[in-house]
Amino acid sequence: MGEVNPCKKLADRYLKREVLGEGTYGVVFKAIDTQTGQMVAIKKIRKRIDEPLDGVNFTALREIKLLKELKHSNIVDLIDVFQYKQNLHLVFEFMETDLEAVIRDRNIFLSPADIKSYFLMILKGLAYCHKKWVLHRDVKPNNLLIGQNGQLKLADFGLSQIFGDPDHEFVDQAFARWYRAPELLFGAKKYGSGVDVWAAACVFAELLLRRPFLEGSTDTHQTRRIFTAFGTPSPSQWPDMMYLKYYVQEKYIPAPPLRSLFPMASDDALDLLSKMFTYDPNARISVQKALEHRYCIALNILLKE
Ligand SMILES: Nc1ncnc2c1ncn2[C@@H]1O[C@H](COP(=O)(O)OP(=O)(O)OP(=O)(O)O)[C@@H](O)[C@H]1O
Repeated sequence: MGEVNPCKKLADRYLKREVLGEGTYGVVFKAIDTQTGQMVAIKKIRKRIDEPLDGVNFTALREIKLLKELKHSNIVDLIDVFQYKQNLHLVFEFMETDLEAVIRDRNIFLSPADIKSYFLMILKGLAYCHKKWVLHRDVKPNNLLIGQNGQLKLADFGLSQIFGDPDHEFVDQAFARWYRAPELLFGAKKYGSGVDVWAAACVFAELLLRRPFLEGSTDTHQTRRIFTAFGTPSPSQWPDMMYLKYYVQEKYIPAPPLRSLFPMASDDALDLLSKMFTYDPNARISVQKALEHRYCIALNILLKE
């Protein structure tokens, strides 16, 4: 092909700075976009063992192109994608911090209005992508990045779908266990946007409690933590659960009142939490409906003014 290699040129465009960290998919470093002067975060995607050494994973590239189309004020912008020295690089807008750091920092006071505002931004980002049939599948506080102006944006949208399919070696890390929906713990192969709703509810709970809500140390322990919080699901609550691969009938544990787990939450917050923490994914509230819930509407109106 007689074209100039676009990858080299793209790589020349960014001036690499320090490494920011390493995640599920590979190393992330800070860089400056010399064309715009903007700071960016570049994620160098680790090669999978089943990929050709010299080739591009065309399926991944095609799907990443779709991710580039996702433009929303609550989604971290995927600015550019390029291949350099046989590695795929994703260029994202640079974000200052993440929600995990905010929740952990005891010097930061989170008012009920702050919690609602963060939670609304999570729901709005998710709603936008769910409308386009893209699942996040890895919602957790350190994937919720925060910009200089306090704007929360979801990072890594769709990446686990592209790089972490069920047969993939990294799948265990692709879903942080504490945020994993019960259908995933039971081994559901077919699942939908409900997995993001469950994870968003875990983050909501974490914002309210200022500590992780359901901390399981193994998948079995995770399931027990869920049952202890919400009671063992009955077949009438979730008719399809017994058909799932890893479903095991557990000793019956009654559900404690939700209020006892979240003593400081408002009635509206509790009601929304209970709808998001519904066992049966088909009965679980959707992100769009959650946005229309009483808890969310009050601030929505304020924001419009
Ligand atoms: N857009 C960004 N702006 C600034 N820092 C970022 C950005 N994206 C990722 N980082 C930082 O890079 C590091 C690695 O991020 P990455 O998303 O790969 O993994 P992680 O979130 O730490 O873990 P996991 O892959 O399990 O989600 C983290 O410290 C993260 O905060």
